Amino acid sequence: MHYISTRGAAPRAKFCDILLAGLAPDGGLYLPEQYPQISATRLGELRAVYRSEGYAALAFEILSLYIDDIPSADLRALCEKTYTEQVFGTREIVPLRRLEDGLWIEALSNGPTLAFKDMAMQLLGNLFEYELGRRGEELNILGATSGDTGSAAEYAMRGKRGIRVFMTSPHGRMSPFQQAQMFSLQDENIHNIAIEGVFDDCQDIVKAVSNDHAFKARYRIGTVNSINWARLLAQVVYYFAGYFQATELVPTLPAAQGSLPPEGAGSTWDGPAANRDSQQVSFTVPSGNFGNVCAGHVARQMGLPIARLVVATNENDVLDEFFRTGVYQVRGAQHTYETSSPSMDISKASNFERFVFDLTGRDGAATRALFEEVARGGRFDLSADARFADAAARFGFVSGKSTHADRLATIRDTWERFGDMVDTHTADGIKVAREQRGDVDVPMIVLETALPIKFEATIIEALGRPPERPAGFEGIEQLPKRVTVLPADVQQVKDYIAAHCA
Ligand SMILES: N[C@@H](CCOP(=O)(O)O)C(=O)O
Repeated sequence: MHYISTRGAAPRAKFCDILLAGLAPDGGLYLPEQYPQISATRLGELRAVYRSEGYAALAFEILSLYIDDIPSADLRALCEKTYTEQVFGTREIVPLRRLEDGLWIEALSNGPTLAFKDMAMQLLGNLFEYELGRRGEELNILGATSGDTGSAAEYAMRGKRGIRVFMTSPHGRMSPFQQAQMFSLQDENIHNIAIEGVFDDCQDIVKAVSNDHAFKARYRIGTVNSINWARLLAQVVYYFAGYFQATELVPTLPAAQGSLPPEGAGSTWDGPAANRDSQQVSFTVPSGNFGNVCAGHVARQMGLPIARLVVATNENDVLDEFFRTGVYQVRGAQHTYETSSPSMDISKASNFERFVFDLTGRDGAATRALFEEVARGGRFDLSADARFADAAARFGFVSGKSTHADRLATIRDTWERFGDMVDTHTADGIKVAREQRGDVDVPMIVLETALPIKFEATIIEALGRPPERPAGFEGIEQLPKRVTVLPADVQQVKDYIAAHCA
């Protein structure tokens, strides 16, 4: 398997190279040359693997389709080391729970930092350690977080030989719990940099540093954000696990409608292969940087019978605006709102570029032109472009938005009616899932973002009581903090990295 860049101007590369490289050298994001196709028969086999051997074995099967430069036995061992009941709390690793008829929540937040980011980050930590050990190299990870990626990355990289983490975050904009999870770490290889700006400033800095090829090579810069393909790949696995659980718990589901290849299309048809004679499920994904839902897009392209991929945003609704209107209009810092679902306070979703690449028929030049337009004027408009209609019709995307008032109402309702306490982002997902369910016979799975304790103040505002605090997190907000505040300035971040790599 080779990987290509969304901007079409980078040499093809193998998995382990792009794992360490992060961003492609032409400024684009890596994607596999083709999405491996899962037939209905193979889907049945994968179901049996998950049922009888568990999540780690399923992860190995999916990852093997994309990784051919790690020996199979080693890859299997890495999956087994990562996805254990001890780390993720249950045998299923991502158990599904029923909220109401046809509406399910997939639990993804039982890892070490209580957010779905652990699902991929724990694997990434092990992959980095393995590959760096094999090469005898070191890596300095530069990341950007709006709340959950940072702690997940830092916990995953703690104590890993040859790895330093430089994590930028928007100064004062994460919840107190999120800040404490990161800033209380005293490990020498962990560096927290609070940037005077919004998340988009942090992500711009990461991209600017990565695009300085001399600096990147000299300081061996890598990334753990979802611009790194390995993050997305690890996330693809839980779409399959969610699908298997939902279709087992609901035995009679309608077969996919209207998704067979057009007559005569033969092998050139590039729609999902296993949509033949299969049960369908939809997913709603609380979305900020578009990485999580982009993993769902990849799963769907592989043939997982997904009817709808519902993008749920908060008040920072750039993505919702695009899927409703075809206009992609990024916002400046002044119009990037600080909300009670802070991990989604993002106005420039970097992974959106991966979807646009597929939407343009994998045309690197067209993708580059569109994102150059964004860099110049802050927007592009596909409303009159026939390809925009494909976003829903061919790729299954629809969207919706949730506000602070919606969030409070959903948290309250979910607690009062079902005794289920959800975090603010998952509440956004539930609200939008109900609006965008489509065919009620198709189960809708909402992907859980985090545990409610990470957003205690909003839970108290909604319910008048605090959420449960998992063991090990007592009083973390009071621990001493280790963080450096810097302006949103690329050079100052580079200087900081250089000084701490000596
Ligand atoms: N929501 C994220 C922002 C970074 O997203 P990523 O998926 O690209 O790592 C966060 O919580 O930090």
